[in-house]
Amino acid sequence: MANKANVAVLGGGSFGTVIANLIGSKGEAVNLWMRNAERAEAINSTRENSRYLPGRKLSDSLYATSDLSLAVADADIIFVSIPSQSFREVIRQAKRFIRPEQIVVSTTKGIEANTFSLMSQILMDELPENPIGVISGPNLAKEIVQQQLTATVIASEDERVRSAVQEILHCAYFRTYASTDMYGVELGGTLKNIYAIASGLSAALGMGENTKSMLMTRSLAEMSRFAVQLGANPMTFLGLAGVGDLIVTCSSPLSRNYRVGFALGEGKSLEDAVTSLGEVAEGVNTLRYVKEKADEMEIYMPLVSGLYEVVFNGAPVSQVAKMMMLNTQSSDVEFILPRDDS
Ligand SMILES: NC(=O)C1=CN([C@@H]2O[C@H](COP(=O)(O)OP(=O)(O)OC[C@H]3O[C@@H](n4cnc5c(N)ncnc54)[C@H](O)[C@@H]3O)[C@@H](O)[C@H]2O)C=CC1
Ligand SMILES: O=C(CO)COP(=O)(O)O
Repeated sequence: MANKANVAVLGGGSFGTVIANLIGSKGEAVNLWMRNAERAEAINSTRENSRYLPGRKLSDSLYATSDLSLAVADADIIFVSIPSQSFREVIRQAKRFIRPEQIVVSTTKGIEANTFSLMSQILMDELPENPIGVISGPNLAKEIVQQQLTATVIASEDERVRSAVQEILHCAYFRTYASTDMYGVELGGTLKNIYAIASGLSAALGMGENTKSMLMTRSLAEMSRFAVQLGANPMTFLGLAGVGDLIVTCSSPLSRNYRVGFALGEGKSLEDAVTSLGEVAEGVNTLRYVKEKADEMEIYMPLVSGLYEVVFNGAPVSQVAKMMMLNTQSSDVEFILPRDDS
């Protein structure tokens, strides 16, 4: 019954539970907030999150609660692991309990509908006085809980945030690298979900390793092109939060976005693919919002456009792939040879 904790995690899904458990395993008292009181009680009595991480024993230092004020009361750091659709709503519920000196860190990889805000922008809107940061990287929750060797990135302009997060997460199986580019780190984690859907789809259709490499590399080119147009630093995409996360989510069936793509490739409807997952796949909405933004800003994103046609308009993959392959050939690395748009 320990709830005087220095760390709070908001969101009792896969990733929130895993981050809270990692910190708890270091002997730090950590509060895990979730909206469902019965689930919180079940976690405290069984030491298991049976819905999201069945069969995994959770640390005794982790205390689950549905009381938001209690969860954050003594926290120096508050991690927010709520899907992007509900992120602002939860921050608005929490903000009356949050003091300006508390560090708030998003782990969420998505975009807000209508505003095209990333989660750091929501934090800046709602908690303008708090020190904030984001973590992102190749971080499959189901591998972290198995203590597979893993690294992430903490991005913040505030050195205190970077070092506090590096210290609280550091252990024998988890390393945290630092960056000042919050927007770029978040954008990497968000955009790669789109391409993970495309990779799952191509895997289900039996496409080969050449195809997979082409897809991942051209995804990186497309992500970088988009990021530059939005004013982000594309160099960030060379790191863990860019190419690192792209590799893991485009390769692993543990990625929910990859699984949605795979299910579509097997002929399931989008609705069935998403419902059978039972967890969030941010890439579906991200695809929608990025397509809108790319159209509005006239950014060339053939993979996004093609995938959009497949996912939302039922276009046959073979037809879309053929069209892309026969499209005008262009530059490999646009920072060396700019694309000829004439
Ligand atoms: N699972 C993973 O491997 C990783 C996930 N992430 C990101 O972390 C974020 C959260 O993902 P997961 O925990 O994996 O998702 P999840 O689908 O496993 O769990 C989401 C949790 O959020 C809760 N939730 C949703 N709306 C809520 C609301 N209005 N109020 C309170 N709770 C609410 C749900 O009840 C659930 O417990 C996503 O943006 C995801 O991209 C980042 C790195 C790795
Ligand atoms: O972001 C992730 C791994 O870094 C998790 O990916 P999914 O949301 O596709 O499972």
